[in-house]
Amino acid sequence: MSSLAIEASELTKDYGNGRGCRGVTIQVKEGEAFGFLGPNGAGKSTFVKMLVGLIRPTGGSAALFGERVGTIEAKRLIGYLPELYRYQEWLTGEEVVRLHARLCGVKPPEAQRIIPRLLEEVGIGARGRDRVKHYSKGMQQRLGLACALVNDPKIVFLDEPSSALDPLGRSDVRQILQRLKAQGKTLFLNSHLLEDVEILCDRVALLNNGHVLHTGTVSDVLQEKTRWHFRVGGFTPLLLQWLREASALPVSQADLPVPDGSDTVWLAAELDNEEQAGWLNTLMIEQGITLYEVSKARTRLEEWFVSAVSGLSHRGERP
Ligand SMILES: Nc1ncnc2c1ncn2[C@@H]1O[C@H](COP(=O)(O)OP(=O)(O)OP(=O)(O)O)[C@@H](O)[C@H]1O
Repeated sequence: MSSLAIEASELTKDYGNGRGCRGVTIQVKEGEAFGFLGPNGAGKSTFVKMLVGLIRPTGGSAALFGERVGTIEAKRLIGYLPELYRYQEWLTGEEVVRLHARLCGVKPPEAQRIIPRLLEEVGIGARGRDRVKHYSKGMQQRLGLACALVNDPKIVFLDEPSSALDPLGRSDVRQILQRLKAQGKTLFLNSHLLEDVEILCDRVALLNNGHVLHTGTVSDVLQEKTRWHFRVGGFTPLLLQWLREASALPVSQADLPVPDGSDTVWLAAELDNEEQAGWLNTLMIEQGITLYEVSKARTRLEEWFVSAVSGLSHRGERP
């Protein structure tokens, strides 16, 4: 069996309307947690649906642990929590998981043994005998996670796993995913909750308009640029314009609090290195701008995402 959990080569889905997923090539190693990011309509769910065998690619190829996607051998390795989940509301939570266990070929005695533990793990142990129609959306999402794990999958695809959860629920799910990762499971996470991605994932890919724009480790992505803040006095909008042109750096005014009674303002810039910060300081002093405070912060994944997609002409999907 291949040690690559996912090997997608030029994987394409053309829905016939110019939308979908185009030529996506990525590799995910066994045991990795991989974050798949992109604006709404970028093609993330389409890509996952091809990998789990729910829709057929119109081009390219993909395999999970060496098994061609869509085959029963590949499907056996998968756990999947879809973005839009709906469970039989006349069944109890326990019955829904049992049904999924049967569909996955888990033997009844084994199902009997693992289902209470699974329901406990996802946080609905006490309500397992209630009907799904009495579950909140968050509980249904937790139930979906139990269904995704019932066959002890090697790779778990999670499409927005925390979308219905409150902050406490999100933190529970994050812990469950961290445990799965520690057990050596491969995780493929589609999420707009970039804080979770940052905590959980080893690598990310950024998709826009069906294409991969960027792939890298989370630490590389976060180290690409550092956000610097400068609190300055004697500042005018004209000086900001001048500073931008003279430095050729992306300086902007930042909406950060200043001390009471101070007529200072904050400037911000994403910089590649300290030399650029020094260069900005020199230019400011030359223009009579007084520098009161300088700070630098690591870029968060959220800022990286916003700056990577905000300049694109087609964001997410074509109109
Ligand atoms: N069955 C379909 N038929 C035609 N077009 C579709 C179909 N499913 C999705 N699309 C289009 O394909 C593009 C990608 O959709 P997809 O759901 O994969 O995006 P996404 O990145 O998962 O979005 P979101 O973050 O909003 O969930 C969108 O433009 C969408 O409108």
